[in-house]
Amino acid sequence: TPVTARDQLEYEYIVVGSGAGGGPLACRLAMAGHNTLLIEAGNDQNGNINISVPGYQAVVTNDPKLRWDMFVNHYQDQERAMQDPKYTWEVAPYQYHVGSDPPPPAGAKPLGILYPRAGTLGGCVTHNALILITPHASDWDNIASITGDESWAAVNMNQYLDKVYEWLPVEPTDPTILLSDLQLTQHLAGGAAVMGVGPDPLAAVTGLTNTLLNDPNSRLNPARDSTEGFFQIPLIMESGTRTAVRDFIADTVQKGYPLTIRQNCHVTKINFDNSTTPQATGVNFLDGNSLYRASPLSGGTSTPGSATATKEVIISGGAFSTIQLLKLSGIGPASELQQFNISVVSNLPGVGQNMQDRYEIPVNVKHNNSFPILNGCTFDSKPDDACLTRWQDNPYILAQRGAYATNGLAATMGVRSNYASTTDLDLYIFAGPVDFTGYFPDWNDAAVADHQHFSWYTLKAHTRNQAGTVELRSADPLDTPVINFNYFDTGTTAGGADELDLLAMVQAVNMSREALRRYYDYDVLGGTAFVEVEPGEEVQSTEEVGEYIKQRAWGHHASCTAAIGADDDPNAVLDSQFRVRGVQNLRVVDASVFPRIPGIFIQAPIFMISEKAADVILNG
Ligand SMILES: Cc1cc2nc3c(=O)[nH]c(=O)nc-3n(C[C@H](O)[C@H](O)[C@H](O)COP(=O)(O)OP(=O)(O)OC[C@H]3O[C@@H](n4cnc5c(N)ncnc54)[C@H](O)[C@@H]3O)c2cc1C
Repeated sequence: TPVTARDQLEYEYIVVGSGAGGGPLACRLAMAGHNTLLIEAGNDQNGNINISVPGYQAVVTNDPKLRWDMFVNHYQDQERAMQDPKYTWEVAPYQYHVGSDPPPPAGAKPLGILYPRAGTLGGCVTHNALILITPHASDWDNIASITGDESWAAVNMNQYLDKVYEWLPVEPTDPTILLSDLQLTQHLAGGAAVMGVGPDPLAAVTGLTNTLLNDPNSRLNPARDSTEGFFQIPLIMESGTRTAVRDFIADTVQKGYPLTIRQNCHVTKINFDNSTTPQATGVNFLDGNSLYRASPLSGGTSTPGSATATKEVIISGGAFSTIQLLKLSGIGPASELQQFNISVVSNLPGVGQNMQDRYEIPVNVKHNNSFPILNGCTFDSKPDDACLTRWQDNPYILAQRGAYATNGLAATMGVRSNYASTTDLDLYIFAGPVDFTGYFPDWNDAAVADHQHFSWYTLKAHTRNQAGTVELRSADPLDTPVINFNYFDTGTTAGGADELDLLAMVQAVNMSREALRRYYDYDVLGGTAFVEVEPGEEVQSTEEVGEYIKQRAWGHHASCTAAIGADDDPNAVLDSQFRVRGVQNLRVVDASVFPRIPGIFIQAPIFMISEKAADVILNG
């Protein structure tokens, strides 16, 4: 376990936030011999079974010891927002009411849509769905072309993926675990059939075994970014146990590198020497457990303190918290800062603008019978959880660890929609035996309340909406910010952007339904019949499906709120070396830095920019 040092308050580098962006960077700085302080608002959950078991990927997002409940608006018009059955009200502190049927009790406070985040060592990587999909070359080439900095070209960025793989184990779910369940196999065969690789019904299990070894991250295929197919889902785990940024940090400390972890420490302000160009000199913080009000454990006492950095301060609090901290420290749109009596250090109108996310939507069905793969799984680590016992009793043989040695998502269609703006794939359509309709309080329990549901759910990549914002709610650093995504027609609409994204999603829903139809081509496997629950058979026309998507879509890859941009772009927050414009010795390294949301899943690109930032800081 990383040690907690409380006595030494001067370091060369201070990194705020230990997630996908901050964690690897802090390790690299320390491994290069620099005295580095990594400050984390949450704490290390080493030993908490929820962070280790891939099958608990939903359970862990609800664990009060690490969860931050952020609530966001998909639409600012609250009446429209409340049409989403996931809309949530607060009835008492951290007690929620979900949906308007039945209506919320009188006096309940409207909150919006839950956006799970983690305040813990390793950040959201410690509680996420473990999926690692590497970005597209166009993501990097675009940054090179915007900034003129060729070090961002995809050919150069490849080396940072190599660096990530030095510490990050990645493996797919063992196909034998999935294919032991013939009802699940039957669904996977249906999905494979849609992608033109459906197995022979009489040899479906062997046919699918090969298909499920198809790696979407393969670096052997030069046309990988545009190659459609039916793929396995690579997960950040080793022999069926989640292994990620937290472990890299712990290893770095254990090996004796000069990395100090200050956990249970919430940074409240970046300090500057203003004698010439403002220069970041360190941070103020509050020591205390779960101080941020997004944590259901908040409300405890705190002790103020500060630390200085002789070289640099690096902010890696994530797409929401980094913005809050920059603004509280005087970096952001002057007009907004003045409203809260915050002295302006650098007037940067782009801070908290340009927010982007994916759109996601399911087609859910309910079967007559349960999925055998989930027999005995209670998803609560109670003593009667037979699936946990199996996972614990077989630490070394992946195939024998059973349902919990997977995140529950079995395979994906990789598709380039008819509405894609480039040749890259822009749809992943996943499958799993869960009832997943997006995030709301206790969504983890609802997802597995019975074992009869199955979802094909879509993730739309390369979305065009850039209209999201993160704004201060107050000048209190422990308050959460106001987060508006401005979905679809309330966001970026130029050139029909919203319609194109929506039509791609409608195509995905149609493909999901096609996969469900093709399930019955494989009746020989004996899976039971099902009925569609969401969107429901009555929702058929493009308009009806589009309405369903606009009402219920969600995302979980918030990004791009402190974007890298060209020197002459007034909305650029960072230069191409992650430096905050208008000040010195301050960088941002996390999901905020991208000008456009990268790839299909976001953690791989964040790991890569973390490695790049380390290289830039250490080697210029
Ligand atoms: C439920 C869920 C599932 C996901 N699944 C996947 C997936 O399968 N694949 C994928 O690619 N992506 C996934 N993601 C997204 C991915 O995990 C995040 O986008 C990524 O971790 C963001 O990295 P980050 O460094 O920007 O921020 P984070 O990982 O959120 O790290 C920020 C850290 O900073 C700390 N912090 C913030 N403010 C302060 C402060 N003021 N003082 C001190 N510390 C502070 C926080 O406690 C946190 O630990 C998922 C996200 C969620 C919520």
